Amino acid sequence: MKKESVGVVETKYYNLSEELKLESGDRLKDVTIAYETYGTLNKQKSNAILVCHALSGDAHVAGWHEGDRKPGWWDNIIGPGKCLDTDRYFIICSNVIGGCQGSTGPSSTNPETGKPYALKFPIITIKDMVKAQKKLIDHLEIKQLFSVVGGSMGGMQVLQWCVSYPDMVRSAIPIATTSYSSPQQIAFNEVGRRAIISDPHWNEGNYYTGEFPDNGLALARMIGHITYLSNESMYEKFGRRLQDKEEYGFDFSTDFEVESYLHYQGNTFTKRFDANSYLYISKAIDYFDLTENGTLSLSEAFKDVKARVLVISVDSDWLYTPAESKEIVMALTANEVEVSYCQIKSSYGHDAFLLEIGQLSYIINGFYSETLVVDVMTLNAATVTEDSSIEEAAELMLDEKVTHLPVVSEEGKMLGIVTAWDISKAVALKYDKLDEIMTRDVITALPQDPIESAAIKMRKHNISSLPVVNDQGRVLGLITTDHISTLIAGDKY
Ligand SMILES: CC(=O)SCCNC(=O)CCNC(=O)[C@H](O)C(C)(C)COP(=O)(O)OP(=O)(O)OC[C@H]1O[C@@H](n2cnc3c(N)ncnc32)[C@H](O)[C@@H]1OP(=O)(O)O
Ligand SMILES: N[C@@H](CCO)C(=O)O
Repeated sequence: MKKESVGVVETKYYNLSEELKLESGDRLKDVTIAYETYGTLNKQKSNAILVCHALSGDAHVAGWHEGDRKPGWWDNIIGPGKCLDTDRYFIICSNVIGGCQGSTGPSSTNPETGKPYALKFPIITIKDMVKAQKKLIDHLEIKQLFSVVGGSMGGMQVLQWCVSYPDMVRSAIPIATTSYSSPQQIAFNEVGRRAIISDPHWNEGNYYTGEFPDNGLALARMIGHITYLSNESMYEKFGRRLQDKEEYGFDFSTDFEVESYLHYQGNTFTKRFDANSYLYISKAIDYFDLTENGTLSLSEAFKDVKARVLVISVDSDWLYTPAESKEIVMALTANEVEVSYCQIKSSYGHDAFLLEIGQLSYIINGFYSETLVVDVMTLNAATVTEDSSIEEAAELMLDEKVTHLPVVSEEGKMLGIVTAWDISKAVALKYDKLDEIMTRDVITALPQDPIESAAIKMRKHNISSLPVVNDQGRVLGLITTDHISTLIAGDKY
């Protein structure tokens, strides 16, 4: 299949209609959320995938902004025919609050002073970021996300979504992440923050009209960037090679390629990121702890999770280690959540989630292709009650363009089924009551059944539609052979 780019895209902005109550107890007014979307939201609004970004990411996850040198930060997995296939899914990515790429953050104007918030910006948490994203999803009138996916801090948001809004997440893919920040992660973040705070230009956060604390921010990024790589990848990239010289300088100028590379990464970062946002977002990462400071076990924290979860780690990631991912898997398993685990083999270290596209695509494709009945069924299918006449049933079939009508009790429980074939039989044999023609021993599917098992049932019994019922026998919808052929043909559903 041809893999293409989503092409030229634009960032959109949503202004929250009410203030955002934050975990700290503070309130944030006039909140704007910058976001991008690609693909088409289907009629049932069931194909939306929310992508959550990491510390320095933004809403521009795919496609090209007019005049840009590089595409969005995960462009290689999003687009027609790609892993997050925009021919099938509606992809949403928003910039986190506290950020500096369009969503409200410390560099935004404080409505109370008319000046940038700087340190008057309230402390925000991962839970607050997700709460703001939920407002955007509500605004898009999406009741349930087909999936939430993200790496690093994006993975924290994925887990927070599963915990805060369990009914809104059908599947979740946290990558190279953790359920609580470790002392080592906090330690690196604190060194980065101190680098910024120690820069004289930082000026207690009030630098927006003067010189920016670029040295501090570049240093913070250099420290952070080391943790995103691995020693092996540094050997592969630079070894001990010297930068633009044949011999050691015997001074404190740049000797090694790795030094030059880090300076470059640090300096480039200052052109696209705000130092105060770095402080606020890194603090939000440090505060992230689903165990609520040890007052809950991780399995207690995950007790309400309903999503199917795919946890992905990277073998060379020493910042967010595979052990931390496995802890998530164990705690979800303890709650009987459907969870799978995959470890990417890579020498890249933590940033492998941005680079190992082949492995990521393979793993995610496999997970998404395990489609369940609930992913494709028609919700709120037309039903009739037992006392309906055959004529009423026939009219309903014509109006709704269906050939199968579940017969339900007043509480919506499945009593039987009538088909278009039953109706013709009733006309030919002059029956006039539904209960004379309906089938009572109905073959049904459960929403959590894999799509394959529904297909096998339909083929075995030579039927083209199965009512989908819950554990109590209530009719939830219908799955038809049409749903399955649409899925296989790769059309939008
Ligand atoms: C979800 C999110 O996290 S979004 C944010 C993700 N994006 C970032 O983090 C942006 C900065 N990070 C990076 O660029 C990361 O390294 C990655 C993972 C995204 C890219 O990794 P790679 O493709 O392996 O690129 P690499 O790390 O080698 O960096 C390449 C850059 O370093 C420069 N470089 C390489 N060697 C040297 C050197 N010796 N001296 C100076 N510069 C050097 C290259 O010229 C190149 O510059 P360019 O980016 O302007 O083209
Ligand atoms: N390199 C990524 C990963 C950080 O976790 C970023 O800068 O956001």
